[in-house]
Formats: sequence, structure tokens, C-alpha cells
Amino acid sequence: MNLREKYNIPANAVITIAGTVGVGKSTMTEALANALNFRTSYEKVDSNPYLDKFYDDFEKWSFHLQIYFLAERFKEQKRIFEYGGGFIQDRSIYEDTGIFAKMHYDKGTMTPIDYETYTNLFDAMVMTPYFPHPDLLIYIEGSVEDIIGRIAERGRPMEQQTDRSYWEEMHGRYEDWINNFNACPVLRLDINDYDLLDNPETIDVIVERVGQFIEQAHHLRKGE
Ligand SMILES: Nc1ncnc2c1ncn2[C@@H]1O[C@H](COP(=O)(O)OP(=O)(O)O)[C@@H](O)[C@H]1O
Ligand SMILES: Nc1ncnc2c1ncn2[C@H]1C[C@H](O)[C@@H](COP(=O)(O)O)O1
Repeated sequence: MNLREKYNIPANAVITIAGTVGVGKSTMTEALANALNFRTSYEKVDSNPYLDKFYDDFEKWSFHLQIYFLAERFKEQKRIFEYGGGFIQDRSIYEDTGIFAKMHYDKGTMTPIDYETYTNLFDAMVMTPYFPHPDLLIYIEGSVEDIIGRIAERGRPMEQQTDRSYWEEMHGRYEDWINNFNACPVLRLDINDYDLLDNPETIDVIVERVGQFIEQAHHLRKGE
């Protein structure tokens, strides 16, 4: 019996991994997908034609980048649907609007008109009964110090040149966002409670928690 069957995780489940930049989403996506024998949906960074430009000039490129991400994530959503689920998704579509677009609008690096156009498009595409929400969102959290340390260690040049206050602001926004998030069930994981790099077997405990959580959420939905 494989891990997925052992912990009763449906073969068509869709699990999305959320959390601030550098917290460990891609690492978790890979480990969980391997453990469950699921497909992955990664956020591609190297082939993104706007990301470098955006980090150089937020005001000029924030709208273009959000539209690009929305299109990419929607294409991925379609792919997941076509396969009939069984996916681990690196970052949720909800963070694009709830964190990034809103933060740039609030900070004045996205104009009110652009923000309105973007949110109208987002709501028309995503916030409808026709858009399937994930079965579970795994939210990874950690201290701002640890996360900034990981961003530095990973060393993407565009992120290195970005002021520390950007990551601090984002970290605070994530806490508020997740406390009010209700589009699907949420399992919270603290980065101090597991270590996929030095102890890859800790994924077993995470899979067990995912199984229990999906089962619980299922019973809650049925009112049992
Ligand atoms: N458990 C861990 N312990 C220490 N470093 C980690 C751990 N998980 C991920 N990292 C490191 O943190 C950095 C960011 O991880 P990554 O998975 O790329 O984050 P994200 O996808 O959330 O931006 C990478 O350098 C990665 O190797
Ligand atoms: N919607 C977004 N707006 C601005 N920047 C974004 C958005 N989604 C992702 N990003 C950036 C943040 C990071 O620099 C890279 C990749 O994110 P990561 O959390 O490391 O997977 O893209």
C-alpha cells in the first residue's frame, strides 16, 4: 500500500501550497508530489518575461506581471482539470490578488484603474461557482528572519536587490490574509516543525496530517 492509500487521500485531490516568498513552497510541492505520486504545477520563475523588469520598476510593470500570472495560473488550472486532479500546486491563485496585487495597489505601485481592471478580471474568472477550489490549502509559515535568510540563501538576484521592507510588509500581509481566508480548508505548517532537506522522511508525518485533515473537512462538509 502506498502512502496516499495508507492515509486515505483521494487520487483526484488537488492540494495547493501557499506562503510568502522563500518560505519553502516549491520544496514542499516536490516532496509531497513524490510521496503521493501526484503531478506538480510549478510557478515558473526563469521563463517569466516580466519578473526581472517588475523588480526593477514596480510602478511600470506591476499590471503586466499580474495579468501574466493570472493567465499562467488559469492555464494550469485548466491542465489540472483536464487530468482530473491528483496535483500539488506551487502557490495558490488567491495569493496573486489577496497579497501581491493588493499590496502594490495599497503602496501606490499599481494605479487604482489598473487594480480595478485586474480585480474585475480576477473575480470574473476565479470567484465563480464554475471555478473548482482546491481540496486543501497548505499554508507554510515561519518567522520573518528565517524567511529573509532563505531568500538570501537562494540568491535570486532580483530578490536580493529588493529592500528588506518589501519582504517584511509581505510577511505581515500574509498573516492577515490567511486568518481571513475561507475559499477552502487550510492546514497550517510551521517551518520549524519539519525539515525536508535534512530529514526527507518527515514528509510521512505531513502526509498523515494531510490525510486526517482532508477526511475531517469531508465530514464537516457533510455535516457529520
Ligand atoms: N526545510 C528547509 N530547511 C532549510 N531550508 C529550506 C527548507 N525548505 C526550503 N529551504 C530553502 O529555502 C529556499 C526557498 O525555498 P523554496 O522552496 O524555493 O521556497 P518558495 O517556493 O516558497 O519560494 C531554498 O533555498 C530552499 O532550499
Ligand atoms: N502575483 C505576483 N505578483 C508579484 N510577484 C509575484 C507574484 N507571484 C509570484 N511573484 C514573485 C515572487 C517571487 O520573486 C517569484 C516566485 O515566487 P516564490 O514564492 O519564490 O515561488 O515570483
